Amino acid sequence: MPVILIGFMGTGKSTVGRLLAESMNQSFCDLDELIEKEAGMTIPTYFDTYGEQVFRQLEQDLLKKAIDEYDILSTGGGTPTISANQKVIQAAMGRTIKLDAPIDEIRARIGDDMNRPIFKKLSQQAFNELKEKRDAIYTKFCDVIIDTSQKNPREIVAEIKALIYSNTDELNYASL
Ligand SMILES: Nc1ncnc2c1ncn2[C@@H]1O[C@H](COP(=O)(O)OP(=O)(O)OP(=O)(O)O)[C@@H](O)[C@H]1O
Ligand SMILES: O=C(O)C1=C[C@@H](O)[C@@H](O)[C@H](O)C1
Ligand SMILES: [Mg+2]
Repeated sequence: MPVILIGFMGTGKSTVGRLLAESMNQSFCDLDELIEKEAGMTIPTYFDTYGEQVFRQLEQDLLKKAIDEYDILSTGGGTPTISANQKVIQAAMGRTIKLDAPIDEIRARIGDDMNRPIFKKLSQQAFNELKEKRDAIYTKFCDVIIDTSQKNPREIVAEIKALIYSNTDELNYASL
């Protein structure tokens, strides 16, 4: 039963997923890293070379493989917004956890890191609107939401582990 971390850019999916896997001694995959490995180039270069649509196809192809193979998966910020990916995530019957943070904290975390092509191309207002729009999708497809603001990654890992090891009813409130 995989643990799948979803959420907007900069909410900490990669950081927390890696730490969580380490602390549980489980296998870990960061979908963006898998894409970069398979493509043989960075995501910004892939976007520049092939465009977002081709990127989304590769992301979709690798999501299925990663969900089948790994215990803990950190997705990309856009992964759960594609309907084919939503079906794959739901079919995995895992624990889908949305990480969240206020937009100002996300900006502070990712700063001017231009490794995120979606962030790079959007105005401040469009970025804010994208977060709102995507948040509704993440919420619909997750079992639980973890607010990561003002918490360090280790505290978030502890929170996730407490949820995993507690009554699973709590993990289902968001999808009711
Ligand atoms: N809880 C946290 N508190 C403060 N900074 C954090 C926290 N979690 C992650 N960060 C920092 O925020 C930045 C983004 O984190 P990370 O890359 O893990 O996010 P992400 O959700 O995987 O983003 P993306 O969707 O773009 O892959 C990194 O610099 C990371 O060190
Ligand atoms: O939010 C997004 O659409 C993206 C987030 C990153 O994780 C990468 O998957 C890519 O940069 C696209
Ligand atoms: Mg990431």
